[in-house]
Amino acid sequence: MSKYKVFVMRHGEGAWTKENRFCSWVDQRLSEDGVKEALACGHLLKEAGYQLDVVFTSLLSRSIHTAWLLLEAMGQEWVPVVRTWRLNERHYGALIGLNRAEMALNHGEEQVKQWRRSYDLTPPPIDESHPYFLEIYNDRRYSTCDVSKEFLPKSESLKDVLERLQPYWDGTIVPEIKRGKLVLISGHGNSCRALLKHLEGLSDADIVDVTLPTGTPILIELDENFRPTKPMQLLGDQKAIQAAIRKVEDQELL
Ligand SMILES: O=C(O)[C@H](O)COP(=O)(O)O
Repeated sequence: MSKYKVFVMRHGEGAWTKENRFCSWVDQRLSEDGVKEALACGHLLKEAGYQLDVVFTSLLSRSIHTAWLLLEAMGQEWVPVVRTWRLNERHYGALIGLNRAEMALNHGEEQVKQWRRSYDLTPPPIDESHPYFLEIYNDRRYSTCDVSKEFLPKSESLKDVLERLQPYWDGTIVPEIKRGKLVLISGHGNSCRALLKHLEGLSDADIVDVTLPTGTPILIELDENFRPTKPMQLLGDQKAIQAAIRKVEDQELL
């Protein structure tokens, strides 16, 4: 029997999704479509009668704006929004800013798929010569973290993402859910995948085939031991959701 519910969702479409570039820790805003997606999610949850108690986001604007727009559409703007770097998108290292289709041309589609979806492959690290290095590491938001700047990642596999996220899930989010709070996590494609791997008990091989659409709330129902009681549900028009998943998958095609 389900004891707890939690929503996990990838933020609305970001500006760089249109350009097909790895965005990761670069603080791009939502695209116009991304704004619409976030509002639509809020309307969907409102119509279903959900009342949120707390929303967790990353430190990146596209995840925070998604939370704001969603809460506004629900008429629940007063709900606390808690931000943490531990929900940030996976750090794509030296791949940040590069175009996925161009990468496929140079390295092959299979290599790009491995970089994007495998569980334990870490892309080459970012270094000071990278055009976005200073923009990321000089950003004041990263001096507010629970680890000092020099220990923030320079590149991550999905496994690394789960390792930095899980202590926050266990220590901060789970206690809220246990207190009876309805929590929504406005995260990123890969921070949400890492969390879903953990919650759904997916194997390292199975997570490779999980791709998340932008701006789609995923409802997870859990028993008292935080084990899923039914398959996760992607809420909304199922045909449109499948098309949105395919769009993300096809980003590495030539
Ligand atoms: O970092 C990004 O650009 C996206 O949020 C995720 O990209 P991916 O779908 O290539 O993992």
